[in-house]
Amino acid sequence: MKERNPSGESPEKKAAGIAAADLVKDGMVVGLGTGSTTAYTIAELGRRVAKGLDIIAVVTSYQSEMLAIDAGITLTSLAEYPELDIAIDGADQIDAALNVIKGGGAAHTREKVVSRSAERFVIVADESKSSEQLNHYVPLEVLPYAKELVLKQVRMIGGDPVLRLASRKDGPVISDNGNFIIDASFGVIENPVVMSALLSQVAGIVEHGIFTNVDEAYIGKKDGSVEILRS
Ligand SMILES: O=C[C@H](O)[C@H](O)[C@H](O)COP(=O)(O)O
Repeated sequence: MKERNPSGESPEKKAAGIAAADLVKDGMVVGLGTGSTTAYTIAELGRRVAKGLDIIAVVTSYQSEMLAIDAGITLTSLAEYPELDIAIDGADQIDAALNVIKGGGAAHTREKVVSRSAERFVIVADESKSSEQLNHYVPLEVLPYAKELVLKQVRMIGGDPVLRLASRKDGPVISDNGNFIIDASFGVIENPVVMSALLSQVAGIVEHGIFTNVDEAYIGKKDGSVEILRS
């Protein structure tokens, strides 16, 4: 499994993350995603807030909460603002139809709630995330109590599930919601909508990492340009 390196500088991620900040206007309520690419968006929004941009934001994780506080962005909650103007978030893989897989940082449950609460859902990513079809493992947030049942059910629908283990803690990764993460490989996912529906029926899965509700994707390229794709 590929190691995550959230602190490594990436010009492609930076270009995409900063370009998407242009979509955020005065008066908006903004959903802030999680991960190394969204971190550039949050930092850029912080710079614009310091210059007078008037926004409030809802976070998707402890990571984005810490980054937003550091950036000086005023935070609110979905309880106070259940309808967001825009959500901007990263992705682990994006297919040609803008279906995405998320959750490499175990944040996909809150990210899905925030994305579905937003009028416009925008992905920011570097070009290495693009793929004609989805074949990345699908992160599953799972109730610890249901681990064995979920492993069995995922195998029954053709998946190869692996419990995600922590790297600087003994034992499993625990999500921001107190749950386990199981990474399930299915090879090429021919129909992401069908796979999404199948996984939603598995008892014990709190949420899976397939998102089929992306409106736009900002893809940062090695030459510093940003390609904007719309669904
Ligand atoms: O759980 C984490 C999120 O879904 C991230 O948005 C996703 O893993 C992409 O992260 P990054 O921008 O660091 O590649």
